[in-house]
Amino acid sequence: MTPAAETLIQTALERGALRLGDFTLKSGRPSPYFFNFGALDDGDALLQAAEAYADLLMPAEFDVLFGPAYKGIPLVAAIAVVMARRGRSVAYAYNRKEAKTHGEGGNLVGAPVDGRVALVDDVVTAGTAIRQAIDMVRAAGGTPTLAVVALDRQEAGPDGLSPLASLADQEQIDVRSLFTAGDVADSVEASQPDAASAIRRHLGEYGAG
Ligand SMILES: O=P(O)(O)OC[C@H]1O[C@H](OP(=O)(O)OP(=O)(O)O)[C@H](O)[C@@H]1O
Ligand SMILES: O=C(O)c1cc(=O)[nH]c(=O)[nH]1
Repeated sequence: MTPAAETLIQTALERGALRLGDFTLKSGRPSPYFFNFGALDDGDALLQAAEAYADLLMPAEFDVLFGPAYKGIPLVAAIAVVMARRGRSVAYAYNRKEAKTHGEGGNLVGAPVDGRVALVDDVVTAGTAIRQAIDMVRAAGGTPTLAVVALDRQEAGPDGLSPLASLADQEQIDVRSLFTAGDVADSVEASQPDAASAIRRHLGEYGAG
């Protein structure tokens, strides 16, 4: 974990973007914690997140940044700004969840999604969102080469494997996370040991192993 990612976990806990409790995930799984990127809802918090992603993305080879709706949209814009401030201006794009039928139409917004595409999203659980984003990029003519998420929940996808490991194996896409479920458990160990144990139990039940 980079220092920026460690700071981001602390900020997410303080801002209520990383919450401990009882939640239900998109996949239908119960979870003792939840990462809501939307609660990093001011300039300072968004900048901190974008800086942490930019640390991984600055040296990577790609032509376009793609952020899937909805959480990927502010993320991709903020990362592009941070990268430009660091001297690398990259094209960026995102999708609409519902296609627009007037004006410019379509469901992609921003730069043409072609060449080597780096995907950014907030969290991966079963990998559904990231796989849909890969399909969108390919359908638009781009080649997904890299995917970066803040949180890898280290859970199994439908095939029982880690979605990020499957993507790396099957699609030859380089995948990275800023932090993992294990890092979250470590971060709350001292202050909330019961929550840390609950996260580890959850990993024991749903983890990719
Ligand atoms: O790996 P998965 O099982 O797909 O779960 C993770 C995805 O779920 C959430 O998005 P959601 O689809 O709820 O959309 P949102 O960005 O509009 O909140 C989250 O932002 C990830 O994109
Ligand atoms: O799996 C999900 O639906 C999910 C998990 C999580 O921690 N955060 C999120 O936005 N979605």
